[in-house]
Amino acid sequence: DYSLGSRRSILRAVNNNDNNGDLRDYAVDLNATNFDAVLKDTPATFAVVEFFAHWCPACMNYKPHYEKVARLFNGPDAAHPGIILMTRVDCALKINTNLCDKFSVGHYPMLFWGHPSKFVGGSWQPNQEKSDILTIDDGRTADRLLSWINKRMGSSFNLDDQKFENEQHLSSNVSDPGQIARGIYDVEEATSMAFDIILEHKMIKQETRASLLKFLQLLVAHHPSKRCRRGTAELLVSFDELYPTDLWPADKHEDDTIALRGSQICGKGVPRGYWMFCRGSMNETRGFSCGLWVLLHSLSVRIGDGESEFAFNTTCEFVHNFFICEECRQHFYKMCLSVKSPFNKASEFALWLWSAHNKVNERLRKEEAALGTGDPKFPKLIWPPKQLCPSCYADHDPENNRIAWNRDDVFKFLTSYYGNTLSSLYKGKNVGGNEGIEVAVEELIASTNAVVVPIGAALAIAIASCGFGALACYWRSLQKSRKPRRSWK
Ligand SMILES: Cc1cc2nc3c(=O)[nH]c(=O)nc-3n(C[C@H](O)[C@H](O)[C@H](O)COP(=O)(O)OP(=O)(O)OC[C@H]3O[C@@H](n4cnc5c(N)ncnc54)[C@H](O)[C@@H]3O)c2cc1C
Repeated sequence: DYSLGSRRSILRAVNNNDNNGDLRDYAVDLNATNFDAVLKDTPATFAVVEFFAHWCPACMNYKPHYEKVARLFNGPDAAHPGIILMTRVDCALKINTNLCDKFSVGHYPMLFWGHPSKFVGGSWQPNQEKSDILTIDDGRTADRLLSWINKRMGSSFNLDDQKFENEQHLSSNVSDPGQIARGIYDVEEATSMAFDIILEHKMIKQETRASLLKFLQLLVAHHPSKRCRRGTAELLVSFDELYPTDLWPADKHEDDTIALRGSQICGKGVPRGYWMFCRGSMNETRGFSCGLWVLLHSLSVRIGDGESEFAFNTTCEFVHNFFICEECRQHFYKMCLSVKSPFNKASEFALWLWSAHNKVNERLRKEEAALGTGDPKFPKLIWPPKQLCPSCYADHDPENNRIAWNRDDVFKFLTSYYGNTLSSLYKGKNVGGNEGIEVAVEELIASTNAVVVPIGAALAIAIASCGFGALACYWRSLQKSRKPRRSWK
């Protein structure tokens, strides 16, 4: 379970750390039962698979070299997360014999490179003319392995890279619509973190319970990730038992097991501890708040006309009750209250959200310019920029910064960007539809510190992700003084 997984990770971290430095295992151990599922599920663009045998002395000597490279790419503290998944398979285990045979493993260690999906159900033969999977022929030391990778990718990763340094690989090309495809992982991350924060801060109270239930309903029906839909549905089904109306407030939440059951809302491997589309080029920028915007936009383009008013109210209430950035929720609340007539069409709500987000962007653009707090690689802009959607602009007077929007085209663009494009990388189905395998994957992920972070760490990331300056981000303690909740209409 989650707490066990976290404890195991901590124990492993303690046990594996000696005074000689960081000897944690970063590479993900794969075996025949989880190989396909993990490689299918990873957000990474490339994978390295090391086939080895635990008894082989050369492999033991090689392990620190491989780990030195793996720590750059795997896990929440990685300098370059989500790009390459570094894995290993122990061919000395009987269970892996067929798998190792399929890849014609003739010596140990043997390293392969490819897109993760190419390994799924894949194989490799020595004399194959064309293969999507390559052998890494020169990876004998950490330096040489990283040089091989750099040559292959045209990158300049360095063994000394630390988190948030050397971010030149980070693409902030706003005119590339394909970037949002990586946002699917951030939508899962943001959903899971939002619920961790809600539980950690004991935010489910008599007066907020109904708004959480409504938001859960919205997620069950329209979350772009199937595993988040399933997780929220499970939480919704047991909600009355987990948070009964007659047991308030704190004593119920002191029970860890109850709180933790809700936190795996998008599966045990999430939150992963890093961001893909929403990754900033420095610490304390982007992250959670970016992920939350992407989630809200992705919901807004998935609802039907008849749900538009419900979605609007639910979103307003959710931000008001559960977004722990005081300045954000107050500004958003004001924008919600300024809406005078009910929404009748899905497009009206999606366009309202888009316009509200642009108002925030406009305000923050000035603040960030004055205070120098913005992420230099991701400056705030009125969105979508012309390069992303030329037809959205009916008229543009850059001198006075006035834009006449073609709202029909903006809605079409939002629908395609946060609809199909966002979901295009999504691999939400089980491999072979096998629940058993999925459970094994979740167990594996929970038991390796390569991809999972405990609640405390998730919270630290949430705090670090309040990328709008410490002063702007008040925590829940300040909300004691807030006005009583109002209904929106
Ligand atoms: C509801 C809410 C209210 C907030 N209010 C405040 C506030 O009052 N003060 C404050 O300091 N911070 C506020 N924030 C945080 C702030 O808006 C940013 O999320 C944060 O600064 C990170 O910015 P970012 O560069 O990652 O882009 P974000 O603004 O987070 O946007 C994420 C992504 O959404 C896309 N996008 C940008 N604009 C739009 C748009 N108009 N419509 C659709 N998609 C768009 C872009 O691809 C962008 O990269 C708020 C966040 C949320 C979720």
